[in-house]
Amino acid sequence: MKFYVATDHAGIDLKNWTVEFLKEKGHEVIDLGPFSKERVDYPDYAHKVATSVLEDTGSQGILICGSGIGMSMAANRHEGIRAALCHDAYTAMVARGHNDANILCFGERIVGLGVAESIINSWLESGFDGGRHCQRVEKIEL
Ligand SMILES: O=C(CO)[C@H](O)[C@H](O)[C@H](O)COP(=O)(O)O
Repeated sequence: MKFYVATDHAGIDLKNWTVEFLKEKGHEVIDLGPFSKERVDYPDYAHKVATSVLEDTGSQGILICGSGIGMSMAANRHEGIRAALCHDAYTAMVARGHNDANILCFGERIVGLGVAESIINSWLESGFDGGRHCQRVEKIEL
């Protein structure tokens, strides 16, 4: 899987860990920054990842900020993006299985490394279930 990953200043440590974790698992990772803890605005990075995912068919995104909320709000303004704020393995599983989510969001101020690992593993192990969920996902777009 190919992942575009970004954060704001509040998620730098978890973003760097996530990039290495995904690479160790054999995934292709494009780190869209930032690369220091200088204060930045999360929508700038959410839009970068959302645009990249939309332009690169089949890729997925991971967005991290303090809470994950601002990133998910900004990314979801893009038609075709289904960004899911997941703070446990179950929500990551249903985000992929039921909602065909293409961007995973979480917050460094909320989850520790152990929970982040279980969220990412659950996301990687889950695929869209299709069936009854297809028409519901189609109805998300206005
Ligand atoms: O968007 C957010 C909250 O919905 C993120 O958690 C940001 O990282 C957070 O707002 C940044 O806050 P800071 O006080 O400027 O570090």
